[in-house]
Amino acid sequence: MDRPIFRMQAVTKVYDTGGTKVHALAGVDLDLFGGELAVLLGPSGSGKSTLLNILGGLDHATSGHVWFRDLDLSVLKESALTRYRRDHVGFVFQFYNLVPSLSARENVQLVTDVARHPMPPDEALALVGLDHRLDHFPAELSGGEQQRVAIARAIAKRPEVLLCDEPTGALDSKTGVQVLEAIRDINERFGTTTIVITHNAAIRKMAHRVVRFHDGRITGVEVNQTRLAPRDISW
Ligand SMILES: Nc1ncnc2c1ncn2[C@@H]1O[C@H](COP(=O)(O)OP(=O)(O)OP(=O)(O)O)[C@@H](O)[C@H]1O
Repeated sequence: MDRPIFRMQAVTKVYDTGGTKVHALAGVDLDLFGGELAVLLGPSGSGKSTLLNILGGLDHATSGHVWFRDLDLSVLKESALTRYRRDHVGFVFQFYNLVPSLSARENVQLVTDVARHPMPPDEALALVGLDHRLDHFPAELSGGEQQRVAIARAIAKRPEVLLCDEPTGALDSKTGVQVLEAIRDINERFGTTTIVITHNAAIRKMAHRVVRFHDGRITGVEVNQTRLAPRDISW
């Protein structure tokens, strides 16, 4: 771990839904460090996805500042934010968002065709243990395999940051563990700063640090003195 790659200062997010204001983030200060694997843990509606979307440049904070290194994301225009996302961030979501008519390799190729310094799609798929599934279509893959294709797609552009929103939310424990193993392997192999959102408390054990959320606020940050390998975690 080294200096902060992200700094959040007094970040708020207010959604205004026809007169009712929802304070999704109610003043968040958080540093995230280069190379760390952080788990954001909290109940449904506590603001985890909102925070991840702001870090990933998918959304703007209502107030406060968010820096990625020296870049203040909170003041970037849409086109600069799109460049930031394209060049630096890989996303993995709960539902894999693969294109059904494309093979695993072609799904990854969608990203490598437009990235600046991508790895070959076959290499990205090998990293997540899918070198034997290159020509399979999503419907021919299990949920866990589809999620690993989504991880391969996210890392094929060699992002500095990997943001995962409930990556095991749709998976059973055994398959979820394989997905977490792939995520941990990427973090260790490439030093990719990795943030994993979950409401599953068991997953916190694989993190360097655990950030707890409640009602749009951080209620605690813990450092894990001993981390567990995902294969030693079950739920
Ligand atoms: N686009 C939106 N419009 C209005 N309210 C929203 C919007 N997105 C999120 N919210 C609200 O903001 C709050 C925080 O939501 P968020 O999705 O960040 O929580 P979460 O901790 O990620 O929850 P979950 O684990 O269920 O995904 C919730 O009350 C949610 O209903």
